Amino acid sequence: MNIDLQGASARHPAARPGAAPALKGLTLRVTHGEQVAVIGPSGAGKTTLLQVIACAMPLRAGTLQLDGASPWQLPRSALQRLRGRLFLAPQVPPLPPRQRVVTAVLAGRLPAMGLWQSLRSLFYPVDIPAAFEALDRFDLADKLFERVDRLSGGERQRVGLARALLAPASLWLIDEPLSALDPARARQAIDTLLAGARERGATLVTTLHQVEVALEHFPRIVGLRDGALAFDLPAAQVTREHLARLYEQHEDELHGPAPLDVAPLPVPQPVVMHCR
Ligand SMILES: Nc1ncnc2c1ncn2[C@@H]1O[C@H](COP(=O)(O)OP(=O)(O)OP(=O)(O)O)[C@@H](O)[C@H]1O
Repeated sequence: MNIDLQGASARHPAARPGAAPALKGLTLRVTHGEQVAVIGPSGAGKTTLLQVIACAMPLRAGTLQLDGASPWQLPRSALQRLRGRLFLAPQVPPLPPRQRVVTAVLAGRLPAMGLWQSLRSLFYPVDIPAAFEALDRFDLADKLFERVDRLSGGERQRVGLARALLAPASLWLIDEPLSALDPARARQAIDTLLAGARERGATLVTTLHQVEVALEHFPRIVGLRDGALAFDLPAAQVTREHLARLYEQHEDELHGPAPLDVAPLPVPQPVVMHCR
């Protein structure tokens, strides 16, 4: 799916009167099948950007087009159909606590099902092998029949991501998919998402706090700050200076190794112990 945002401004309905808009005049084009990481300090507007593209939040100014259509001008039924082609994974997946993992994962298919089929699948999971395969790619196949509320936070996050592999979507919008994962799981999850989107020809837009993961895995990096575009570059062209400006006064959020053009940090000297 193609995304075309022009001069987009958005404000949360619950924002304080007088608060700055969460997005300010943002212009961004993403073409079918691209894989884009959105980085930036906390409060930069990353989640808001995904919500706007997912047609979950209308714009106050500017335009959004998805595959050439303006979602908010579509008739209700066409907007519903369009939303069925979008997969938005929030940072904390809304999984009903007593639900089995198999049902939670198969819920990724609900947009492609009629009402009767959807209700039936809540009680009788219809394609258990597909759920198994999706979970297996996140190393969670052994949790297939576990209850969601018996999973750790990281396991729940991966169940939320496994849904993408079953969703009938041509645009994946994934919000901070690694926040509850250790480094090894994080790399596996991001590799699985990138490969899954590529196999399905889906466009992938992911927000990430882990700058080093974004630079290592994504071909295109969008830097957001204060709701505006700071840069939009191929990963190989993102320099230490770009990152320093993006995270100025938020340096604690800029973790991980520096990009390629940065000299390595000095190796600490070994501590010498004197024994008597
Ligand atoms: N539910 C809300 N109600 C009111 N204002 C909100 C709400 N959610 C976000 N905002 C405001 O919108 C701005 C952008 O928030 P957003 O969540 O998009 O940033 P972010 O870059 O995703 O941050 P983080 O990395 O911390 O998740 C912030 O100034 C925030 O205060």
